[in-house]
Amino acid sequence: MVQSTPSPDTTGTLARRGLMFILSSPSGAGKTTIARMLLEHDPQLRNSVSCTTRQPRPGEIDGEHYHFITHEQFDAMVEAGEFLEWATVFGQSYGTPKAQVKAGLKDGVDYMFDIDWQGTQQLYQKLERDVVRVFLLPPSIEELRRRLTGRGTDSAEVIHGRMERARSEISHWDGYDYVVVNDDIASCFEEVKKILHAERLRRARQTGLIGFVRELMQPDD
Ligand SMILES: Nc1ncnc2c1ncn2[C@@H]1O[C@H](COP(=O)(O)OP(=O)(O)OP(=O)(O)O)[C@@H](O)[C@H]1O
Ligand SMILES: Nc1nc2c(ncn2[C@@H]2O[C@H](COP(=O)(O)O)[C@@H](O)[C@H]2O)c(=O)[nH]1
Repeated sequence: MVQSTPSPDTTGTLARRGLMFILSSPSGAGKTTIARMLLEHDPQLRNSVSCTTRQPRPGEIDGEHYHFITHEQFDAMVEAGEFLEWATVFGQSYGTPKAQVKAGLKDGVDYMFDIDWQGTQQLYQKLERDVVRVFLLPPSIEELRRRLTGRGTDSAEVIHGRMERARSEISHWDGYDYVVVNDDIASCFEEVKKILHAERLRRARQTGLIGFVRELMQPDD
């Protein structure tokens, strides 16, 4: 009998369940920059667009960078259980809508989350096996201040608040699987890409290979 050669789905798109790739850092360390680079580079990765009650920054587009909603709308969504996680950060509400992500994961879509440590803990408690937690550190506190100031999007008061909070955010670094120092942006991007690549190859995620592996293990006739 001629046996067909088993062939795995090497694209990895439908061969496994999607993963939830979380990037956190103190404000200004560069997670949004790295997240945007990854999304541009990797068509398999989709952005999880959060809802927030904060005002848009110049250049931010509703529905693309955030869903900008009112406090009343946010509270109604909390009440209706429409968030996978939500938290108050810098006096504003932020949350991850459930609907898009849950359906996508089943179809093998990988999602990028730019969220804080509180949201990370909530996602980990709910969906531990799908979550990959990456924490970015700034090369120094002075550089963090320079980046927040240089971004030119926040008032001196807001920057002061974010710097005040940076140390307590950094103290949550031990709740993450990977830690990368974002000194040189290109090197940081490379490191984060490698983490994503390796996580996609985790055996536990490769459910689509089960049939292929069984065939490989068949005894010779
Ligand atoms: N490695 C780097 N070297 C120099 N500048 C950087 C680097 N990474 C990011 N930046 C710059 O630092 C500023 C802050 O970056 P970004 O907005 O990505 O931070 P963030 O962690 O997402 O902050 P937030 O939590 O407030 O949204 C931006 O102006 C960005 O261009
Ligand atoms: N728990 C969540 N945190 C979120 C979410 N979306 C963003 N964030 C975090 O908020 C701060 C501030 O963000 P900014 O865009 O106003 O500078 C930052 O740490 C983000 O990671 C979310 O849906 N849930």
